[in-house]
Order: sequence, then C-alpha cells, then structure tokens
Amino acid sequence: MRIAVPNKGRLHEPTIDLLERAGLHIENTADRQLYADTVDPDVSVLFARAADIPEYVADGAADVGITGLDQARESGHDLVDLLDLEYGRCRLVLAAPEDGDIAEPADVAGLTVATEFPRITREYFERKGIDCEVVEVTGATELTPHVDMADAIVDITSTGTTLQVNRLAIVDEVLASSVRLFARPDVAEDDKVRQVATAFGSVIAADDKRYLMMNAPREALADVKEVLPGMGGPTVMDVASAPEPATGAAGGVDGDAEQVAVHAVVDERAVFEVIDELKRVGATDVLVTEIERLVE
Ligand SMILES: Nc1ncnc2c1ncn2[C@@H]1O[C@H](COP(=O)(O)OP(=O)(O)OP(=O)(O)O)[C@@H](O)[C@H]1O
Ligand SMILES: O=P(O)(O)OC[C@H]1O[C@H](OP(=O)(O)OP(=O)(O)O)[C@H](O)[C@@H]1O
Ligand SMILES: [Mg+2]
Repeated sequence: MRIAVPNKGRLHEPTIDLLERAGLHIENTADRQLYADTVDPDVSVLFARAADIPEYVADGAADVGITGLDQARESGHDLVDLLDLEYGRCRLVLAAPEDGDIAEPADVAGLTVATEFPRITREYFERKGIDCEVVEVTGATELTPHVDMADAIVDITSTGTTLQVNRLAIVDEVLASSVRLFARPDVAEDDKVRQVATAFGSVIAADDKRYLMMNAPREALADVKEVLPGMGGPTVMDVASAPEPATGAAGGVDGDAEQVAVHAVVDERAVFEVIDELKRVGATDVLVTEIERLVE
C-alpha cells in the first residue's frame, strides 16, 4: 500500500511526525526523493504537493493520502474521508475590505471574487443562489481587492493575521478544514488501509490523554476512584511490599494501611485538577506520563 504525503509546506513536518509516531518509520530517503520505504514492507510513501495528493490517490499513484479537506474538496475527486488527523486546522472564508459595502454574502451578487479554490467557491455561491464572477489566482489572494482585481476573496485563515494586515473582514465561513486521511473508495475497506487508519487513530487518541500512576491506601480506594474520570475505571494492583509509611505523615494515613497501586488514563486538561484531588484523598507518589498510542 502506498501513502501520499505532503512533500513540503506546513503539512510536511507534522505528517512525517505522525507516521513516525504511528510506527511507520520512513527509511532511506534523501530530502527531495519521490518515493520512500517504511519499516513495514507493505507500506511505502509517495511525496507530493498537498494540492496534488487527492489526484494521486484518485488516479491510483497512491492508495491513501494525507492532506487538507480543502484540497480534497477542491479536487472534486470522490475520496473516502477515513480519519480526522486534527492538525492543519483552518477555515476557508469569504472576506471583503473592512471599509467596503460587503457585509453579507448576498452583497457579492454581480461582483468579482478571487480565490485559489474556484470549485469550492463556485459551489458555495451556487448553493446560496448568488450570481457572481469567480476568478482563480495562485497566491497572494489577499492583495486582489486592493488592486481592483476583485471585490472579495475566498481564502484560508487560521489566526486571522493575514486578513487583518490586509484590512479584510470575514463575511462568512465557506468551509472548516483540517488534515484528513483519505482513501480511494475501492481500497477504503482493505485490511492494510484499516490497519494504517487504526495506527494513526491511536496516535490522535493518545495526544490529549495522560497516564497516571499512584499509590493509595486501600481504604481510600473508593475516594480515589471517584476522583478519576478514567476510561472504564482505573486499574488497581496490590503493592507487593508496602513501604514503611513515614511517621507523622500528613493526611492521617494509618500506620498499617495496606497500599495499592492505581493506574488510570486521564484527559490532559483534567490532570492539573485531578492531581490536587488525589492528594487530598490520600494518594501519594503520583506519576504523570505521556501515552504513545491508545487503541480503544
Ligand atoms: N494558515 C494556515 N493554518 C492552518 N492550516 C493551513 C493554513 N494554510 C494552509 N493550511 C492547510 O495546509 C494545506 C497546505 O497549505 P500549505 O500552505 O502548506 O501549502 P503550500 O505550502 O502553500 O503549498 P505549496 O508551497 O506546495 O504551494 C492547505 O490546503 C490547508 O489545508
Ligand atoms: O490567518 P493566518 O494565520 O494569517 O493564515 C492565513 C494564511 O496562511 C496561508 O498562507 P501561507 O502562510 O501558507 O503562505 P502561502 O501563501 O505561501 O501558502 C493562507 O494562504 C493565508 O494567507
Ligand atoms: Mg500556503
């Protein structure tokens, strides 16, 4: 199976990083090489421009591809959106000069819109029943309203800085995009494709989770469990030889309290609060680690 991957641009590095973390280490590649092998003899990589990846997958040069939803939609190819990889988040928006007369999409009727995404833009205006002229440009779209090439634009925004610098205001959202794993419909159900999708999915699932390990007096277990919003409840293990508790330890731990080890998966955002509560109910030696992959 062959995976098409962005060869440059902002999506290149995070995609290579994802492949590595999913266990698909790329082998023997010089920087500009077109193809590369991975540690899996059944999986190879094709490097292509983000915009060309949908075409490469549709034509069979690759079986699956990693690129933005915006690129897949713009290509017009029928691809299966297998998995949201959650990076490259951006919005395609309709924007117009801040001090102009365009306040809503209907105001664009009879005017000109410049974009690098003519298919998506035409479909958007058709859907809304608005008749306007769409002109295709290949870059620096934000400049076109200032040189009388266009009255409005449809372009990518994420932080909003580029629009702001060019004194353009968002009129409407056309498409919310992120990077996806796409497959050609005829291979979308193949075992190898599923296997790769599961591997990527496990990396994404692990990203916002942390693994917590701690000791706790057995009698505090019910309280500890209540604090841990873990997946399917925590794992509890006997501690072979409980350490001698420090005399006069804070928290009122019974001198003979039998200790257990508790392991749990916790949302990264909850860790800060959870640790505090765990200490409060008597947990000690709390360790927090990252998770490489998580297959649910
Ligand atoms: N500012 C942004 N924030 C987040 N994602 C973005 C942003 N700009 C583009 N993207 C996403 O990354 C994809 C590729 O954009 P990128 O800018 O990497 O291509 P490019 O480098 O301009 O391509 P090339 O250099 O090959 O012409 C876009 O299709 C979109 O999905
Ligand atoms: O809302 P912002 O954070 O400012 O991002 C938006 C900008 O990012 C992209 O350009 P990019 O940086 O990829 O440059 P490019 O035109 O060379 O592709 C996009 O084409 C916008 O111009
Ligand atoms: Mg770009």
